[in-house]
Amino acid sequence: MATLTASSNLVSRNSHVHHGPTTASYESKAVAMGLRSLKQTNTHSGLRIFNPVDELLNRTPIKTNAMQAMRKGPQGKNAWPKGIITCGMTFIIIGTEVAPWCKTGGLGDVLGGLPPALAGFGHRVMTIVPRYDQYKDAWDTGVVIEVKVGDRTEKVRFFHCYKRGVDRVFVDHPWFLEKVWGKTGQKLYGPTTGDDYEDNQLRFSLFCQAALEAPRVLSLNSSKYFSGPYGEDVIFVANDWHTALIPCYLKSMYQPRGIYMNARVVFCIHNIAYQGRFAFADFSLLNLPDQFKSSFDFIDGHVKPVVGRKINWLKAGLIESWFVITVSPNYAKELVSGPDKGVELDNILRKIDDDGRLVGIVNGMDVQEWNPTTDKYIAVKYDVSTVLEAKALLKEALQAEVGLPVDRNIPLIGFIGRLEEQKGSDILAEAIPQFIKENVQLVALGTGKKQMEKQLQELEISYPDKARGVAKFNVPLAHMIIAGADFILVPSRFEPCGLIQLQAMRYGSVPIVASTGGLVDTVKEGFTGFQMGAFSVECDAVDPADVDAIAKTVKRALAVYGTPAFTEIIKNCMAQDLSWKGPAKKWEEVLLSLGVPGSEPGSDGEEIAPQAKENVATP
Ligand SMILES: Nc1ncnc2c1ncn2[C@@H]1O[C@H](COP(=O)(O)OP(=O)(O)O[C@H]2O[C@H](CO)[C@@H](O)[C@H](O)[C@H]2O)[C@@H](O)[C@H]1O
Ligand SMILES: OC[C@H]1O[C@H](O[C@H]2[C@H](O)[C@@H](O)[C@@H](O[C@H]3[C@H](O)[C@@H](O)[C@@H](O)O[C@@H]3CO)O[C@@H]2CO)[C@H](O)[C@@H](O)[C@@H]1O
Repeated sequence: MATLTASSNLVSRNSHVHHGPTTASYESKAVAMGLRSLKQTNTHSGLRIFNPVDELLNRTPIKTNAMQAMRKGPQGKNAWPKGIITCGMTFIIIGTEVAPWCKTGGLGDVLGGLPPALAGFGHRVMTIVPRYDQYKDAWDTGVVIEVKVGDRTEKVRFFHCYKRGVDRVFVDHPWFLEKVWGKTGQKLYGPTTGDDYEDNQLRFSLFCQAALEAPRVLSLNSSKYFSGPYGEDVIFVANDWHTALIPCYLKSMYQPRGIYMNARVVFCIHNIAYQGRFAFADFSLLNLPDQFKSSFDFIDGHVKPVVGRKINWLKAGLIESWFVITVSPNYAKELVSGPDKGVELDNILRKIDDDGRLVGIVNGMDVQEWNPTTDKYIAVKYDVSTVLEAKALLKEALQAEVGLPVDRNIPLIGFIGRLEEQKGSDILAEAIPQFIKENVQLVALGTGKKQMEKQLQELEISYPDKARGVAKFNVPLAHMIIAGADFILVPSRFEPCGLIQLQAMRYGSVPIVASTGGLVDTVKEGFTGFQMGAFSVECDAVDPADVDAIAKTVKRALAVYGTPAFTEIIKNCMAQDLSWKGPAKKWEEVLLSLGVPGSEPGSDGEEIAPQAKENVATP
């Protein structure tokens, strides 16, 4: 893996620009800007953008001059308040989920929590996600652009709010809002788990193009430290397959026209299991020149959704980006280990790794949302000095909530997760008979595949006094389980990082985890939890050895319950700093290494106004 001090010569290895017949393939208009009614042609780039902000961009080098001047005091010293703003890198973080607005799982948590930590170091940070719902705190900027998708031209609006030092931008188009009416996280990608919307490629192509325009067309004045458009010297952080077109469009639509020449794209893999594989002929939908075809070209043996040669969005995103980050060091190693764990992109990732452009950084967690001293979903607040008494009460509250016998002396195991093969709820279901006769209760919460939801709901029938399964996406209950359980079980077949075990440890609930991905990096056997060994990654079957491993380790953990050693483990868990601060520093180091103008490390500042609920109308 690359060390975090990777030198900037790494950048040049992938900094080629595709030249090709792309002029006709792209048109973008910014209309109804709300700034001025004036429409002008951007003759500088040859790109047909009708946009007063562009005019400004062409005349004034955005950010750097003004910001450098502001930053340096008369003696060249930092003139900005220490610990708040000391530098001026600009990050545009793009993805399909952001907590708390829209989330089906951990991707949303990362886009929610990492950006405020980066902003806390003094950087200017924007996130861009689709607008799936009428979020009450995000306002219409009045900025509208037109984007070519397939053979259609679509109008896209931008909504915005400013929270915890971050510009939160939402891309508004009926392809998002009309499909996901209501605050459900489950319909972001398809009508039900496992079924994708047929037009997902068009949806995410539109989203990526809109995201690339946002730094140029939105004039944001959210804080006193930064103003105007973000401009062109930015680093885009693309997350998972939905954003894989970002580096491709950057190279095909902008850089050949002299725009975003210093911009770079870092690609973050949250889960390599989702790659965006589609029929090969669908390449024509993407509005990309033929030179890019080879980056997408992929042969797989899987029949779903189409047989044979395909395009693979993730493959292209990895190849075309300047650097690849994944969400734990151990997962980075697993990804290059072979086709099973690298899910047939191991060869691509090995090459990227050999070039020194792959690194694993363990996720942080949102320590504001998950804080046992202030958590609004739990009746008793606590810290490490009161954890034992508080957890007994919170366990009783949880038992009452789900209808289990209320008894603080029965050790309680919790499970929370998306119900996909990844999370191993099917392995757990087979292991339960082997340990449920012990003095133990189990509460499981999750949504996903119908068959797995059914398995969860049937627990109550099979073990009325012992187990409950709740097939819902229920944030308050998730907090009650994390706080009230003694143990949190994470029996994942694979787990890029995992946030459940971090949440558990912060609340003094001891994790029992499969030895995979980030679970290896974050849970230390006998010190902060229990390791079960690695499970088979074969998703179509349950390996009896894995069932045994769960039962054996659960019994081993139950034997420690209530002993001084158990109290010690709880204290070790709670003593850790699991916040985004440390991981964000490592992210910053990678982003700085790309050599984008203005790259300077930030201060060790805390989040800007962490409790603030700023909401800024723009532009
Ligand atoms: N039914 C339910 N009700 C309420 N809340 C629920 C819930 N089910 C899950 N959650 C919440 O969703 C999040 C799940 O995050 P994880 O990181 O554990 O898994 P996920 O696989 O979604 O994320 C992927 O991306 C993240 C981020 O990089 C990686 O950590 C991970 O390994 C990777 O698989 C947690 O905040 C959890 O509390
Ligand atoms: O935050 C939770 C996860 O969210 C993302 O995963 C989604 C994925 O990117 C989507 O493509 C879709 O996955 C479906 C897949 O496309 C389909 O072929 C079938 O296998 O079913 C899948 C599940 O419906 O939904 C996923 C969320 O459920 C993100 O990419 C992950 O990193 C996050 O873990």
